[in-house]
Amino acid sequence: MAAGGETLSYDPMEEAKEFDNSKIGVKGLSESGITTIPKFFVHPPEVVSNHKSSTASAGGIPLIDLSDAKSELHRPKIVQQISDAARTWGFFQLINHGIPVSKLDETIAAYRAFFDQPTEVKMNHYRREESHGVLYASNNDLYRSKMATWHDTLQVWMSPEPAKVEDIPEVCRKEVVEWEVHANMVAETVLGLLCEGLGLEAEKLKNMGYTKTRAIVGHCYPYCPQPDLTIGLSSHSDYGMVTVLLQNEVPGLQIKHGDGWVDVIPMHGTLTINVGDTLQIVSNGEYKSVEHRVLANPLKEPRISIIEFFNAG
Ligand SMILES: O=C(O)CCC(=O)C(=O)O
Ligand SMILES: [Fe+2]
Repeated sequence: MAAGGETLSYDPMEEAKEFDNSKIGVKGLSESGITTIPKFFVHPPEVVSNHKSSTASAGGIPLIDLSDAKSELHRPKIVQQISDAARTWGFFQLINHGIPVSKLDETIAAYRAFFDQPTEVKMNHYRREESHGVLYASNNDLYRSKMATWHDTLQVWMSPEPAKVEDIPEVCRKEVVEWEVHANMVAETVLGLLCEGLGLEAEKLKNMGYTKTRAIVGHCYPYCPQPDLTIGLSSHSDYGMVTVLLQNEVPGLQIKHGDGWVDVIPMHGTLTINVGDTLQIVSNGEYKSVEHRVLANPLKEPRISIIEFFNAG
């Protein structure tokens, strides 16, 4: 009876809350040397049974070179490529997007430096769901879907109520502020091309106010000792117009394509762009807002991704 009683009294939400209150984050938990993950991270078999991707057959998402985007001669071809990608995949990667590769590397390094800080330092920023300011938390799907996921997040709101610059952690403050300028520029370029792909003039989507709500979200997916039992980030589509994603070279992102999942292979120097729900709606369903997810990371090197969401409202 004692053994049965023990099982019955286990409440994953209680354990999850305790973990949350400890503020050590998933990275701290990973670094504590555990070899099995706490039960509140374990997802049902139907979620974790289809971790495999089908990249080989699908060929991967399109890679688009923007170097000639301003040339009158070459622009129509790029408009065609980018709008085909948005129609069939909802995702594409960009090279020669105008941001120096050194800037991408610096930004990733700055987020890495934030997540690499000791718990005592990071915990000063630890808080839950807020719609402005700065938020650092782990397993942030917990209170929405009652499912903990294997990553930590540092989220900085840029609008409508921007974070106070002094609230952005000092170790990555300069890079976060600078990244915003670069990511904005890419979002504007992409929206111009996507707009032309719908037969509209280049300013139309931009004028819908895609920058009204913006947040820069940095995720850290540390090593997971049982990656087949959990997930890095649950399947979802992005609300908003477009998302600009920068990642280090640790894989994990997958997108839904047909009946299967396709890996987004990280490529140094590239940015990944995806269509959000709002753009799907305003394009009358021409452009697809596609579900994506991140697998729990089986590698010792943490996966770092920096995402800027551009929303119209
Ligand atoms: O970390 C990633 O690569 C994807 C993150 C993502 O999809 C999101 O934050 O909406
Ligand atoms: Fe997403």
